[in-house]
Amino acid sequence: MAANNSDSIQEELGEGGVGVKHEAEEEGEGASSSAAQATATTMLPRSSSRPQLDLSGAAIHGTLEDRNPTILLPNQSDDISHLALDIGGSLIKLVYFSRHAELSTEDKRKISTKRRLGMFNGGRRSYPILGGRLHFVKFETGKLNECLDFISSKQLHRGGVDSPSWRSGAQPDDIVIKATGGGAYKYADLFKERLGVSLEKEDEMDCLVSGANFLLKAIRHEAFTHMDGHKEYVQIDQNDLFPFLLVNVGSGVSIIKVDGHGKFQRVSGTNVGGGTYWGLGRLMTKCKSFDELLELSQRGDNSTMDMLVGDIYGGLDYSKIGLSASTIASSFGKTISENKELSDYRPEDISLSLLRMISYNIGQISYLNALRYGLKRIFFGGFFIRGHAYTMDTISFAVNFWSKGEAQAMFLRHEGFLGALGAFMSYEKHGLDDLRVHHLVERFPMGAPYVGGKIHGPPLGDLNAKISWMEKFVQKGTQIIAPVPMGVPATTGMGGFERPTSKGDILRSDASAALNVGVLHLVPTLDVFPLLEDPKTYEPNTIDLDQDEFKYWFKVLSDHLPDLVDKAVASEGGTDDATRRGDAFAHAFSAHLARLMEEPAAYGKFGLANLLELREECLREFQFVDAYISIKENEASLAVLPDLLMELDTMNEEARLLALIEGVLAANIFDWGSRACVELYHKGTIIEIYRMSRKKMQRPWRIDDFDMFKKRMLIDRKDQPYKRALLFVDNSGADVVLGMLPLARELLRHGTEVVLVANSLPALNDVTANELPEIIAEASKHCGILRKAAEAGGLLVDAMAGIQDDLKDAPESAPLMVVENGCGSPCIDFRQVSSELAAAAKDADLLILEGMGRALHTNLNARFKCDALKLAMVKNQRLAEKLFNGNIYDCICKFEPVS
Ligand SMILES: Nc1ncnc2c1ncn2[C@@H]1O[C@H](COP(=O)(O)OP(=O)(O)O)[C@@H](O)[C@H]1O
Ligand SMILES: CC(C)(COP(=O)(O)O)[C@@H](O)C(=O)NCCC(=O)O
Ligand SMILES: [Mn+2]
Repeated sequence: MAANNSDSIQEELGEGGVGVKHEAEEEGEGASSSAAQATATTMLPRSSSRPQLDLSGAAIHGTLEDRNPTILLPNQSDDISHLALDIGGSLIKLVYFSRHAELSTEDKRKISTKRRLGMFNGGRRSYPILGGRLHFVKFETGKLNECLDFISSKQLHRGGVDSPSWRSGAQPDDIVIKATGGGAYKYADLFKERLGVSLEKEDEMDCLVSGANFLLKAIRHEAFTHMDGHKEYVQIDQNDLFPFLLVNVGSGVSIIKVDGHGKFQRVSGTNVGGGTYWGLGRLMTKCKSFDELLELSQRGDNSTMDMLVGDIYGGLDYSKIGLSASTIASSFGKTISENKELSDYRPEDISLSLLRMISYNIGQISYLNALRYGLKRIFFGGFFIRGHAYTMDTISFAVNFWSKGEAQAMFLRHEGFLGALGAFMSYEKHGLDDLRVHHLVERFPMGAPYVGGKIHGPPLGDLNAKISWMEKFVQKGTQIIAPVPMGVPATTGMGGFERPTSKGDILRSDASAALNVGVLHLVPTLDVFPLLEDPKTYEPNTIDLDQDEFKYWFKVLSDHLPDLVDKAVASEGGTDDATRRGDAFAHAFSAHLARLMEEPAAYGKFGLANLLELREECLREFQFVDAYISIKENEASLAVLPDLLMELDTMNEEARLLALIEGVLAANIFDWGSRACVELYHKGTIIEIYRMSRKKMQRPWRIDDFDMFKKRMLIDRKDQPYKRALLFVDNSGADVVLGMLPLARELLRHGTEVVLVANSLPALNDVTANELPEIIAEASKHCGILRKAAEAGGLLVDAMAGIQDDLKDAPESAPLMVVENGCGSPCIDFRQVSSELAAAAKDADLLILEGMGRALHTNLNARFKCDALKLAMVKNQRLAEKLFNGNIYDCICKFEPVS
């Protein structure tokens, strides 16, 4: 049985430690180490992209400190636009690209590490460090002026207000924007007149197909099924994608058989589409908006309008041909026989009858075309779908019913943006073709311009405007996230089948629906971690975030929020501005949580890793660079490191290895993401807690593979030590300084190269790659092994001076290096890591993953191509029970050797 030290930890601190203040507080200052402070000013860019710009002769105007320095590219032609349009009969869809031109912040550490990892000589592609994002916005075609104002206010036709002004010299007359849809013809003159730009027309079907193909290739959770109210994302195998039927339900409906990239045929269509529903609906109900009409349908009863089989057969089924009494025999058929006016019918009932009539019809025609060509998969796009559960269920039901389960209806998250995306893809040098799934990161910022036309997103980069927008959003918030009561449609069914059982669900206004489609960050520097045993079956999240699990995390994260906001505001000096940003952050994150609570799959297949990352991204959105900067505690831990190292050096190899692993587990208690641990911190100083945590270590741990690891290290590999170990570090302070660094030192002693892998961006109190060199430099003052290794790894400032020469001399020690992992989250998804980490992995034969985020919530079940050691203290009771049938403060030492 594994020992349980949970009670004893609480008891120990509860007694001895009560009233003892946190060291940082005693000192009366934020205890922010200078290493931590460095991060605040030199945040690494998360995203970079590969726009194919001609960088020759580039000159920077402005200083390196500028976040967006102006870059003049004299040789860059103007043929890369930032905007493409799809101007349809009902809606205008915009896809635009924003570059956040930040010059490479490659410091000496990075350059040196890359040289060591062979990244400059290895023929790897290297990309200009220009962050790029794709944004999706829509307007009503009837409000074209709003769209023109939007383009103009953001200067999208000239490259965007947030972009470097490389096109500042370009005259609007030179600018050509790709556009598709009928409006590209109809409104060409208006665009010329108002914006001075020419629209270059692209074929609408071409665009729909290339947009759909790109999404199905590049976005992991793009397609989903929707049956009986249940949404399920479908993993599309690229080798088994074609042929399929694409049904775009816009104002009218296009039905296209797609056989490959650029290979397609428009096989059919129907004039009964989204325009029909909205047009007839508006006339018959006096609704002012499409959403209002859709919302009405949710409270409708179509039996008052539709003629049912039972109405004709005197309440009986027509069982011989399989029609029940409640089947719709004729949509709106009842209205002929009654002496009633339109005003005698409920608008709710009219809307539901219409919606069902049109959705079933589309489903049926689609099925017939699928049958005609022997296709099994039908993807539905277009904004008629509107992410509306009932519409999707109805279409799915029709396809399923008529095909007897042979054909499958699937929907696309970017539903109405296929054409606009395709138009964007038609620019010759967009570079999107080369992107793979792992290069795209979708984010869901609150302040992003949202689909619709009433409130526009603020110009990008203008935080103040974004917060004002948020404040408006919050005012509307109660309506946005409150469920619309949904009546059960009493009688339904059509043309030979019963109604779908789903009752539909909440319809959100455009403002919140926009959160379903995020901003796509194009990050060509991300790679799949090469040591994953099988990237295809790899799933980062250990526990599925189902409704029940999400409920739990909703509470945990909501409870954490006030404390986090306090920390965040304090980290930015506690100013009024910081307070306002803190409020905006809290509202934004709460809105995300509320949205996910309603529909856990709203943003694609979402795991705990995504949820925890969303919180960090949301902080960044409101420009909190490092909310936990003041409690990173590196200095206090560095002060006791020399004593610890001395103590370790008195031990024999075996005892030392155990003490080191114990040390890592004990020090993993310093986790500001765990409520239980934060409570502990009030009861003792960092050193007291560390000592107590170590003292309580009792083996066997809940998972205890230490003996196997020891044998591997000290016996099997005595004469052939590991060549390179990647140590994925977790928290700042004692965790990294007293836990992982001493373990790294031991490996170095064995002659193993050590690469410390740390976050690219802050997350909770996790240490970042930027902070590590300074921590190591400080530790090196007290330890020759670390110093030599750090010098050999190019980490020390002294060694930096001779950076050109340092590879020439044979190193006296195996090197200690630092690489960033490409993440800004407490977890790690090995499908998307930095290229630096991927390069470091090539020669690695040992991985050590530390902490709950990286070794338990994610990757507990991940299999690698080399030996892997997973170390963590479980600081959450529920997780301990769920995963290990254990208790809070249990320790996990899971060793998975290959062969
Ligand atoms: N806010 C909205 N305003 C108008 N129509 C909407 C809205 N949201 C969804 N729709 C539906 O989407 C249809 C237009 O879909 P879309 O794919 O944009 O086609 P099109 O290119 O023909 O405009 C409309 O006819 C209507 O049924
Ligand atoms: C956010 C964390 C994954 C960070 O853990 P770490 O990786 O630092 O060990 C962890 O603190 C956590 O799971 N917290 C859950 C919330 C709580 O227990 O209060
Ligand atoms: Mn952590």
